Amino acid sequence: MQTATQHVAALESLSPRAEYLGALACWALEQEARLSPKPALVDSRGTGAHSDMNLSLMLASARSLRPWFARMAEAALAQTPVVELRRRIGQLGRDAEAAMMAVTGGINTHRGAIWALGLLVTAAANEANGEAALFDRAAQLARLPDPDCPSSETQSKGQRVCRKYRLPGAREQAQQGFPHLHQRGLPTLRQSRASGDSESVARLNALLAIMSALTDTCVLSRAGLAGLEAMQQGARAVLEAGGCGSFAGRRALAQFEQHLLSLNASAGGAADLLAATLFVDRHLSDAN
Ligand SMILES: CC(C)(COP(=O)(O)OP(=O)(O)OC[C@H]1O[C@@H](n2cnc3c(N)ncnc32)[C@H](O)[C@@H]1O)[C@@H](O)C(=O)NCCC(=O)NCCS
Ligand SMILES: Nc1ncnc2c1ncn2[C@@H]1O[C@H](COP(=O)(O)OP(=O)(O)OP(=O)(O)O)[C@@H](O)[C@H]1O
Repeated sequence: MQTATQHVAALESLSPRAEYLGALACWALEQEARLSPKPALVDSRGTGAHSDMNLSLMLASARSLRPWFARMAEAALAQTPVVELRRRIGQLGRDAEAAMMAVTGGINTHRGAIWALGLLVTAAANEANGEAALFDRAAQLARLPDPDCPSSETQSKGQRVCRKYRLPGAREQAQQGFPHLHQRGLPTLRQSRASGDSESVARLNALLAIMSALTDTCVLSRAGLAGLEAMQQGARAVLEAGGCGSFAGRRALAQFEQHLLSLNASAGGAADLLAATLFVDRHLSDAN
């Protein structure tokens, strides 16, 4: 029997490649959500620093996004001119957010992930070859203005803290070609695997590598600059102690989590970039 998503996809006659990319983005979100123990984030142990989210909500949200990512890929595969493509994925991104909010009852489970993965899915549909080309294409799309973006009176939390602390957030991360994913998440994932760590340990180390340097606006808006510093320093300390695969690293990770929880700090932006890292890693290995 067809699922509702397969039914919608069949009605729209999405190409197999668009469906594959939609499924891969959804897989990456599920893998990120289930990975445990992620410090102070929602995972299979619990709700971390959050009172309004849990794993089953994250998984329901991830599943609801699959057709939206597939539609973004389809728009790219249709060879839509780049300015028009930017407009189209901007609309799909906003529709995806509305669909997510309908599933979660108004809780923001994946706004940052829709942005990052939406751009990367679109870029992956166009760029068959190579890691650098993939990030360049995603950055190019992120830098283009979205002509239909509604001018909102109220600033988002991300915009408010970026302005207050003069630090870059989710927009800049994408416009610069995802440096924390490209230069930290992916290399750490690969090095950790190569050194014999299990897949979960490699993914946790990749998350910590991202946390050690990201200006995560979720942390900034919940816990200010002190929270951001605690996140970056604590993540570095776990990696310096030997990473999540070592006894000392595990002990440092437990302390790090307690510190983040005491500050109510949750690194949602870093979690989004881990999902994006898993998407890119799998996409590139499937392409080879
Ligand atoms: C750019 C977005 C993320 C809005 O950013 P803004 O900083 O204003 O928003 P907000 O505070 O609500 O959320 C940002 C989210 O990004 C994530 N995040 C936080 N910091 C970072 C960071 N440094 N790097 C990456 N992601 C981050 C977090 O999950 C956070 O919740 C996005 O929602 C948007 O503008 N979408 C418009 C639709 C669109 O153009 N889509 C295009 C293709 S999908
Ligand atoms: N496993 C995870 N746990 C928590 N957040 C995550 C996880 N994975 C991704 N995120 C990201 O974190 C963001 C949610 O963070 P946060 O709860 O700070 O959002 P908010 O709605 O802006 O703030 P608040 O809940 O304080 O009102 C989402 O946009 C999502 O993309």
